[in-house]
Amino acid sequence: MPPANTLPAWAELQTHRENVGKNFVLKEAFASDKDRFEKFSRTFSSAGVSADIIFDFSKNFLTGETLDLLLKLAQQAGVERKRDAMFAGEKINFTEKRAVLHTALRNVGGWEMKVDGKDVMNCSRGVNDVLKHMKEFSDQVRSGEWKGFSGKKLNTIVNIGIGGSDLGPVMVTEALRYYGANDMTLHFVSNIDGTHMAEALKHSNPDTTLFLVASKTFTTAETCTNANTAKHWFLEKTGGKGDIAKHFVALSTNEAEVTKFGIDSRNMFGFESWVGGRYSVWSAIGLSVVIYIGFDNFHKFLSGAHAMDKHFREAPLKHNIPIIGGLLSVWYSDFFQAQTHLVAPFDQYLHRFPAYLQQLSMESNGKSISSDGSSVKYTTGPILFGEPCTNAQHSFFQLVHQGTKLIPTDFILSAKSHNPISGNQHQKMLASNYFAQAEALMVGKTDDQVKAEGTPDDLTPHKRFLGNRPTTSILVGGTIGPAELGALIVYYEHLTFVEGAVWDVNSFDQWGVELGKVLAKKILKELDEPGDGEGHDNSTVGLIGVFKKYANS
Ligand SMILES: O=P(O)(O)OC[C@H]1O[C@@H](O)[C@H](O)[C@@H](O)[C@@H]1O
Repeated sequence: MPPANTLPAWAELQTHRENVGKNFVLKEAFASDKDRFEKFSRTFSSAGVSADIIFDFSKNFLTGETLDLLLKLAQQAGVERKRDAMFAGEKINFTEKRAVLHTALRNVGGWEMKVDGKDVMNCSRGVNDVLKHMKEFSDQVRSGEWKGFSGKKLNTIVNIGIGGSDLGPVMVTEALRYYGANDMTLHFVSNIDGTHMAEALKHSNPDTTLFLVASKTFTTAETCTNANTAKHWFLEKTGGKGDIAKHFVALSTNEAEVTKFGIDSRNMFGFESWVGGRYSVWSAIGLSVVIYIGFDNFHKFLSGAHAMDKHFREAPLKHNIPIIGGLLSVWYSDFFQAQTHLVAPFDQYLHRFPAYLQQLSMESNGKSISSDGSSVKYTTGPILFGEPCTNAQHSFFQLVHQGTKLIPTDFILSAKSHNPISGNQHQKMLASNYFAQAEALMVGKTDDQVKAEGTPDDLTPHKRFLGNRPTTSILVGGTIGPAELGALIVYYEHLTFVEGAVWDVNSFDQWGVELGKVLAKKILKELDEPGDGEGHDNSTVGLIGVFKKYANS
């Protein structure tokens, strides 16, 4: 594909940015068009979700012409063709020569999905078989039919995994805590820092603990080390009587390594290489979620996700919500030099959502090489960050309101709370802040307004808000249940896809995480050898020396 910045629509967007975008004033756009909200908001409605989800794009630097030009860019960049290739199981992960078919994992609508001519849904050990196994196993654990070695019901789950084998399950179990089994304690151990495992095991009872070793490759250093530590703890605490088969299961694609670790392949829940780690919460990697919220709720989670897949696959571009979200990101990144994307959920249950999206977005599009191997001449993946509100308002929102950077922001709220305590007062205050932040970021506060409050002249500039900061408001028209959460995640998955498709990068590999791993392996050996390491720069040698001196003193 020709580089994105050589596509005709790119040049048109540049001119449009000079003529319109640069001088665009959001509050004036609203003043001159009373239908702006209707024009630029989109409603996601589907039988797959219990509540509509409204995506209000109207507080963005967007005119009808902007949208048309962005859609033109999408067409010229082949976004639809690439999307269809993904759903068709083509090897669009071209550096690893793999299909990208996580959409099959939530294919509750019965689409035909094939890789290399093989029906991935119905083949032996395919998607449906694994789901069935997950249902059986989770039902048994939840009911107590599956017992630990001493005959007790298991009530503690320790998921050992990192990256995509951790963030998805953590985020989803937190987001759906309202639906979680009250008699179950969950721990997610990811960090190689021994503190993480030690704290999880501190109050765990080996008789009642189930370890889920989650690793696509089953070779990740942190996970293998943590899993071995857990195994030794279990065997030691049980005086060698503990039955690994009753307390350890593996969620992986690598049967050989799983067996080598000592987990019976009957206790392995598999998936395929066409599931990327950051897209794997829908697969066997989601087993902790299933055990915690039950299979029926997990099925709703898949249904909401599938509903958004269907929308992305079938809705015309102009109404296609992830397409618009992705193109807006390109618009800000490449035509306004925005470097960030803030996602702030007004929802405490979603407190790990931004962390999850960080891997999704930045591991997918933090790339600078395009499909022909050349360096891109434009900005790609934004730095995604976020925290739940209202907390974030009392920490870094100072910079969002008055700093020097343009920070396109998404706000997420549900109309109904799972916990409408104090006569729903909390939810109303939460909602009032959700509306107020988007409004304040847009309208700002002029010097005249500041002065009219009696502010002395010397303080006026400090209290001025320039405003005109773009936001997208996402409003779930009910509570955020499993289906709505599924749809929200998939909105961001496909938004990320659209960005990568326009930028012509491979959104599905992650070579950038390798170098550090290789160096760490070499240095680990050196820490046990005499001297301060070989072939390093002077700073690294110095630091290794100081570390050894203090660590061994
Ligand atoms: O599931 P695995 O194979 O242990 O990998 C965990 C993580 O490992 C990281 O190195 C990758 O960058 C992530 O994409 C991945 O999710």
